[in-house]
Amino acid sequence: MPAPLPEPATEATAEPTARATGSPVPSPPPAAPDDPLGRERAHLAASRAALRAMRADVEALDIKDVTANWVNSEVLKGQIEERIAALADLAGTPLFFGRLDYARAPGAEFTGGTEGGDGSDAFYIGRRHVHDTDGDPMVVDWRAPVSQPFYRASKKDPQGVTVRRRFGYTGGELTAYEDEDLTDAGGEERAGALLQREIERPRVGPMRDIVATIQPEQDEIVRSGIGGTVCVQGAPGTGKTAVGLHRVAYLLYAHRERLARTGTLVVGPNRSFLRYIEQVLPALGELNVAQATVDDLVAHVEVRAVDSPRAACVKGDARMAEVLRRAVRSGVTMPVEPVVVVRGSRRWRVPAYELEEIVRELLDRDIRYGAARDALPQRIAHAVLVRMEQAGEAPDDRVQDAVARNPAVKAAVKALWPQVDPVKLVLRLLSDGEFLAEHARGVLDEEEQAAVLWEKPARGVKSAKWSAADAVLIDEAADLIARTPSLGHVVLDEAQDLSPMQYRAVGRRCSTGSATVLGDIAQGTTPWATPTWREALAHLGKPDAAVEELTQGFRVPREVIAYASRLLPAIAPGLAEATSVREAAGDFRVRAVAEGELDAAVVAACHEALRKEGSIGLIAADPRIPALGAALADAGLDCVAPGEETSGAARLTLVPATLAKGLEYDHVVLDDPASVVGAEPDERTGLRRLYVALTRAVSGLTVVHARPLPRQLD
Ligand SMILES: Nc1ncnc2c1ncn2[C@@H]1O[C@H](COP(=O)(O)OP(=O)(O)OP(=O)(O)O)[C@@H](O)[C@H]1O
Repeated sequence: MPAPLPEPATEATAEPTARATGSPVPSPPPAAPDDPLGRERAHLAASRAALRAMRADVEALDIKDVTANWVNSEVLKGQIEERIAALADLAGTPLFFGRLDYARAPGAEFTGGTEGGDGSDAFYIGRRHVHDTDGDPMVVDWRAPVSQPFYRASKKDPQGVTVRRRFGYTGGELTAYEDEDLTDAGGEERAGALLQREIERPRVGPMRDIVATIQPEQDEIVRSGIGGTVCVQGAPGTGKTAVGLHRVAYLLYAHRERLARTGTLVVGPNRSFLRYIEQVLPALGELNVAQATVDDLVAHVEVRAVDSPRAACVKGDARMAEVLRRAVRSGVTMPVEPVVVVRGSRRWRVPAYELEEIVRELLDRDIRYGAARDALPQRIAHAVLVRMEQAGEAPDDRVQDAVARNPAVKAAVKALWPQVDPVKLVLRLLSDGEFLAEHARGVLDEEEQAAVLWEKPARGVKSAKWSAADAVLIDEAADLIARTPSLGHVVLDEAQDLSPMQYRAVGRRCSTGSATVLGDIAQGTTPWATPTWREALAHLGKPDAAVEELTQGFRVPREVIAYASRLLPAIAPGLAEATSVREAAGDFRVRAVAEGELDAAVVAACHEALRKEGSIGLIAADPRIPALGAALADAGLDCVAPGEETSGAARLTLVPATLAKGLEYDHVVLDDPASVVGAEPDERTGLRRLYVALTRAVSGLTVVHARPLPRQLD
């Protein structure tokens, strides 16, 4: 194994920002004591210089003497490159965003932060750790234990903090700060102007991190231990995605080695969503987190067909796991003949009844089909060895291995425990009514069996018209044959849409690790969705996971969330309406137009929205997209598809309603709600789709409709 990456060499010098191995860096001019902003700017400049020095130290590392061979040297080079990338000073990303002052007891030692003046220790909180040439912290990583009070301390429970300071930036420039005095126990707790500004800022481009403003209830989820699975139910815009991504970053910090070995994965609903969130973790310095959709995880075959809702529901039902379990083992047969192994002049015979005992014992054990198949020749060989010993021979392990490879033993294994190909097995189940009936007996009724059977049996694996749910069945079968490797942690976003079988597919990828499950039952838009979190967690294999609820909404303006929440009694009775922390009232209007004027009115609403700052999303039922695309083009308005980068010139995204989940835009123009509802197979799913579409807006929503609005909105 290569040696771990050595810490960059540091050497104490009188000059805090100069270093031993890199080029000296000029220290910023000292700020006047009565110029606190100037002092903070000086600390920022010094921290930047220290970061540059840390980076130069790594760049200057000479690994020639450290490594013995080519492989080690390549691994080490890779680690160094990663470290250099992690130490980049990103333009426009503040190096620190907060500061905590701890009162120092009279006579107590300086605790290793920065001298905060007036006898306090100050810790600057940022995205990454920066230290000076003495190794003393100049900026503390937001994930370090010492940073936790930045997110959790309050006037009621100050956790030793006297002052919490938040910094305001314009570009990379530190331009403001705001203090909260936490020593005033009776004082009112309220969000400051900087926090409010961060929440209200216009959105452009992909999702950004929220590291400067994580709220206490969010922080509890972010920092909960790696051993436990957490499920978060939260209304639209309560920060579920943000929390899940920050939790990964936190876990990678707290358990770096373990997760480097086992891996982490973020699962999202589709590619455009993954593109939307893909920059959050790199901005937090985490470059090695895989992202995938559930379909990517189970991509054993090319998916070319769409199931009817009924077929997809039955195929997604957890009972299919039992049907597959039976089918996988259906080729196992009980022996009727003995195995006779010839070695030299002797013949060794294992009778059929003893072979049957071995087979039955393997069937009863909780091991994978393939592992049992691998064990069978050794078991038969062992039975032969026992006979050899009884006959006075003294065979060793090598003899057992040789017997296990004997053609007679191999032939018996082939007959008793045949190899199973998961793809061919599922192909047969979906094509051969008798085979399905045999294994679905007592599990699926006749109607259900008919629903999953293909109308036209497939001729072969390649020509079969596989659906997404079929691929999940193949994944289950593959896991019954050989265990799927487990990752250390999986974040599952927009989980409310998963079928029980999909939960099982994700669950086996974190069977020895933990998971963060995020979703909103009210936004579930698949007919096969799992109805409750408890049930979902049981299918995931984590029945004891805690279910937390987030209700504070950071995205949707108050008036808009109130309007969308009118749908809640119909789509998710019992779920609490989200509150909105946004102070800006939002710009909300509903416009009724005549049928023939709809497209023009929608284009006009887009024009209006484009006069304002930020991103614009035009959301419409999927079948309406081509017509609206043409209308926008005729009007000379450029637009992009979801997940494509918006720019100053193209701020407008044309969003099919089925892709809107998880995304957000400053201004949303929503085309004809009745069409959005009507494009779904049933009313409840339609209203849920509409709820998703209505809750994408950050500052403004314009609903334009020609057909009457669904009655729940009137
Ligand atoms: N603590 C916070 N400070 C600032 N912004 C926040 C905070 N929490 C969430 N946000 C912002 O609120 C918006 C919504 O967050 P996010 O997309 O994570 O919500 P969600 O619960 O996943 O929503 P949905 O249910 O629609 O998928 C994002 O722009 C996010 O950056």
